[in-house]
Amino acid sequence: MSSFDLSGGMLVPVEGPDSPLFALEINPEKAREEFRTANQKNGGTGVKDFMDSMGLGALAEQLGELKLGELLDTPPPGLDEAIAISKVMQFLEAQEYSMFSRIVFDTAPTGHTLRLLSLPDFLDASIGKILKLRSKIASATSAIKSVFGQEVQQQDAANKLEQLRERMVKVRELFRDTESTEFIIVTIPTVMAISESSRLHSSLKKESVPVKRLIVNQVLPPSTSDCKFCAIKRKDQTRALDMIRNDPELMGLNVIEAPLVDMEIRGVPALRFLGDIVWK
Ligand SMILES: Nc1ncnc2c1ncn2[C@@H]1O[C@H](COP(=O)(O)OP(=O)(O)OP(=O)(O)O)[C@@H](O)[C@H]1O
Repeated sequence: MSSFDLSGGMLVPVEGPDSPLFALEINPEKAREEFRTANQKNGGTGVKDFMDSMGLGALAEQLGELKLGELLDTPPPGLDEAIAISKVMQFLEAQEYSMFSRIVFDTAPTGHTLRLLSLPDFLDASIGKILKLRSKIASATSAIKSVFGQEVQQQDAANKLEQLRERMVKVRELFRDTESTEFIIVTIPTVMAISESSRLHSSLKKESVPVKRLIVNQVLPPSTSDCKFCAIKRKDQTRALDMIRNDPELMGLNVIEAPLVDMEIRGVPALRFLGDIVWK
């Protein structure tokens, strides 16, 4: 099989049918769809009205306040990435794909990545609360729900949430697994980017995410005939590189420099060229 459908994403070989390199782009909208559908099914007011009349309105209000709908319709930053990662993990559990030796996640910018790391804890807590409330409501209204015919749908939504919670826990474990995972920070030699990388490393350490290497991309290559612009730029970059050596957060990392080349890095041959320099 040369491609594999995965919630809106297709795993495709990058260089023809015999390629050992596969790429997958996940459409977060589609990956989220299943959770949203389950939630919408659950959104009718029939049960709430009935609960009001039974004096259980407060519980329904509480459930509303937990913003289950909002969580699924406008998810917190990082949820898309977390769902995408959990999809890849699910997919890897299939025996025929045990051939993969390395998976590279190209993460979103720093802010999103950090939120992604704290998201599983947040979801664990909030989904846990939602499910607890739901089971209270379920036991108080079990007779009523079968009249409304919503029992199956509610169970379906709860199962999906529980499944999402379990997958988020797995994503959290994967990020912290020093045996199988390494988080590589990629930066450029400017003061601003390096300050951001320093903060990122500090946060990753707090989250116990293993980091060993720092790649500094787009370093000006040596030249014997610098123009004025190049000379100033090089001085600027040298200052930024010195900053890495003196930064308490970054100084312990293995720094790998990648040169700025005179063409855009696009396509497999160009990527292989730069890859050979970086991973030599
Ligand atoms: N060392 C390099 N020499 C020349 N061009 C480069 C180099 N590194 C990256 N580029 C070019 O810069 C552009 C952005 O690169 P890239 O997509 O790797 O950045 P990015 O930080 O991952 O972007 P984003 O975070 O938006 O995905 C691309 O056009 C790429 O070809």
